[in-house]
Amino acid sequence: MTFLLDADGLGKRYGRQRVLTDCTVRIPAGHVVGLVGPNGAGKSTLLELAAGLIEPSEGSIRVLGEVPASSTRQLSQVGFVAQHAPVYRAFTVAEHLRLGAELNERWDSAFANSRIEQLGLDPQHRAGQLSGGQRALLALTMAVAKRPELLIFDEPVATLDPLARHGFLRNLMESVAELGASVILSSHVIEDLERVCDYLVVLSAGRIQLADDVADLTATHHRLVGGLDLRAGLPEGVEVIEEQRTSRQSTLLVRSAGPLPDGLPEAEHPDLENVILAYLNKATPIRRTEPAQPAAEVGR
Ligand SMILES: Nc1ncnc2c1ncn2[C@@H]1O[C@H](COP(=O)(O)OP(=O)(O)OP(=O)(O)O)[C@@H](O)[C@H]1O
Repeated sequence: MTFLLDADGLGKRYGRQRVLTDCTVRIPAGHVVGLVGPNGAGKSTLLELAAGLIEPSEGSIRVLGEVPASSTRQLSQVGFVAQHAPVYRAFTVAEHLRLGAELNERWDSAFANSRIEQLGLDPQHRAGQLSGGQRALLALTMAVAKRPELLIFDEPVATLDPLARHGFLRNLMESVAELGASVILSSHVIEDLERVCDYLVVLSAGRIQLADDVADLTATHHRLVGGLDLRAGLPEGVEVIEEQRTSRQSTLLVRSAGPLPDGLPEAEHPDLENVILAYLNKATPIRRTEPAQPAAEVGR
């Protein structure tokens, strides 16, 4: 099987600073992957390693079965859009498309031109005169017109207003459906990731805390509410990801590979946001919060 990303013991150091440590993950091709983590977690570093812009300090990384940027063929298979959707501010939209055609063997001019027209971008406008949302869409068009098998975006919607974010993500999904491409996309906005991603990677403190299919994630995580002895009574195979306690009760977010054993006081399936937050808290337990609601209402 070809993996869109296959990292084994991957590590990256900048001088003495260890940014990524022992990252091992295998993501099958065909997914739209969301990469989430706090500021400074190492998301951009991981994406730059995947795009072949930097090299690992330890371990290995393969993208679509090959070392990133190891050949012109591998480079043409990957479209990378760095943070803040970089474009050449002094170049017009039309000049961007000409540059794309010059630099990319598989450049699809017809697709690029029709996309620019659909988006209502004036080919004679300089990129520096476009709004942030329009620049992001131009960068998206440039990446997609390469006809890559994998698109990598580093926080593509970070600077956009909600409407522009929506428009960008809709365009992205349309392009992906047309290309049949895989995507890796980092974002801090969990709602956006929920909308478009079917695979999730949580990165925190330079380590991969979680990497799984979204459907599996929501099926295998459970929220339990019970007495203070709840945790001690859990059977083998049920892993506690997060625990919140009041003076009278315990609320657990647990993962169970199989069906949850009978008799456990399940409150509800947590939504994706709660699962992500539990893994982030587990990795960097800055604070232990007590539920804001009265104890009797927790889990309703
Ligand atoms: N070229 C570099 N030289 C030195 N340190 C770097 C370099 N690039 C990143 N770092 C450091 O690596 C750490 C991780 O940075 P990175 O940009 O990968 O995190 P991130 O998860 O993308 O953060 P954010 O969400 O804020 O964009 C930071 O402490 C950063 O200062």
